[in-house]
Amino acid sequence: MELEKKKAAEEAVKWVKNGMVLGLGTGSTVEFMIQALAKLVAKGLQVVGVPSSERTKELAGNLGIPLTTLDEAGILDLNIDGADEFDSNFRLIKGGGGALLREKIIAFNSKVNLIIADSTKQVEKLGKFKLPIEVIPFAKKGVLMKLEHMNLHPVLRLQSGKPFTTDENNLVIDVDIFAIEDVEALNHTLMEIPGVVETGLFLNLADVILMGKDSKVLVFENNSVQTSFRVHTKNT
Ligand SMILES: O=C[C@H](O)[C@H](O)[C@H](O)COP(=O)(O)O
Repeated sequence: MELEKKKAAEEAVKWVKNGMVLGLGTGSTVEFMIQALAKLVAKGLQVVGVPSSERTKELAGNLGIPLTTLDEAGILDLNIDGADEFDSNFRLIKGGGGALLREKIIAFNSKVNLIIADSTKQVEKLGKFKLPIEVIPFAKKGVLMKLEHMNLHPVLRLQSGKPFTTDENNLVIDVDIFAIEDVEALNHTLMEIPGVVETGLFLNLADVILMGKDSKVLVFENNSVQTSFRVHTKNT
């Protein structure tokens, strides 16, 4: 899968034009993209990036990619990010690395959202991957009880035996949504629970998905919301 991630990432940087303000996602696929982007910057490409996590900020900064903040940048030209799952309606689950909140803010503030993924991320039905929900610590118990009541089998995410905390100092609760048919309605319900800051359901945000498949990259373009894929195959 590493080769597929790298292929998709290398294809993604071909979308970058001189002078662009870029959203830089988070995750192992994005790390390949940042490495490829850094090589172009070293050769003279002029871009500035808004990192979606402290992890991305450190990597991109260390590799010499000029960075700024979302406040400074305003609307971004192009956001390149990974995904934990995507379906044929361009709906994503994100947040496996806990960066969902800043990632969604960046995606919402970008003109074009380009998703890069290996072929294991493509699913017929969302939910084999547990859906991350970012929660304010004060609300933990109440949110857990509500999610349990909704039959979503919530699990507080841990790291080294302690609650995992996000870059915004919140908690992550992972839930099982595989049995859910209407993810839009679910997202609405989840967002109405006090203390829930954001969910990892990215609906109506992805414009293009570049999926590594063996040594090729498949391009899925979302021309209108909720349509099926137009697929082109590119040899890379
Ligand atoms: O919080 C993490 C992000 O949403 C990632 O984009 C997602 O988890 C995919 O990561 P990876 O490219 O490592 O599979």
